[in-house]
Amino acid sequence: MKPRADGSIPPHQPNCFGCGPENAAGLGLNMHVDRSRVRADLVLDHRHEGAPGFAHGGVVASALDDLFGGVLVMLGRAAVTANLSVDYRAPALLGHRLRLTGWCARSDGRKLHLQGELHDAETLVAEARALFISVDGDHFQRSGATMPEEWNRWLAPVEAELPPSKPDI
Ligand SMILES: CCCCCCCC(=O)SCCNC(=O)CCNC(=O)[C@H](O)C(C)(C)COP(=O)(O)OP(=O)(O)OC[C@H]1O[C@@H](n2cnc3c(N)ncnc32)[C@H](O)[C@@H]1OP(=O)(O)O
Repeated sequence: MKPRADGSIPPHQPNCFGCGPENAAGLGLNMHVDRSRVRADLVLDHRHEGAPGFAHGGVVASALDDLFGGVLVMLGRAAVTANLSVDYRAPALLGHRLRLTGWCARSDGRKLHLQGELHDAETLVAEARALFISVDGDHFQRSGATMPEEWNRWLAPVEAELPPSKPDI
């Protein structure tokens, strides 16, 4: 799995909660590569409500987690979330166009240290740090479900070195 020629990132799979177009309960993220970052716009609605008019914090965390899944596609590395930490800086307002940005801060063998932000215009709504651990195909075989064909190339040997992180842009 890799970004398309136009920079857009294909869904992890059609039913992915974060980015799958066939998941009616999902967030429907459309992600794209912008230099060494992944970006996506997100408009949350009443399905995602926590406090009245505000998005549920778990939904915000889910969006950031799946955004990191887009960073993995950009990196060409299959990995899973081992740890996700979110700092909520301002309420995420329903009906607002929110902007997600994610990137790889550094990698250390199987460990990928990813960072992301959620903005509402100039307002920082949330920022996240995550540890992802590279996995191979055996990890996903445990569900017994059929793996998407395009995952085969994505599930490269976990020893493969990542290119050096690019500076912040
Ligand atoms: C890929 C699809 C799209 C992505 C969508 C968005 C991402 C997701 O939602 S993924 C779903 C949620 N995550 C999961 O289900 C993962 C569940 N956890 C696991 O399967 C395992 O714990 C896994 C694979 C993360 C690590 O297990 P394993 O491969 O045995 O590695 P393990 O030896 O325990 O850890 C490797 C290293 O990472 C470190 N590590 C592992 N977990 C953590 C943690 N939570 N915090 C800090 N360090 C950790 C270990 O200490 C170890 O470090 P070192 O090599 O220095 O000793």
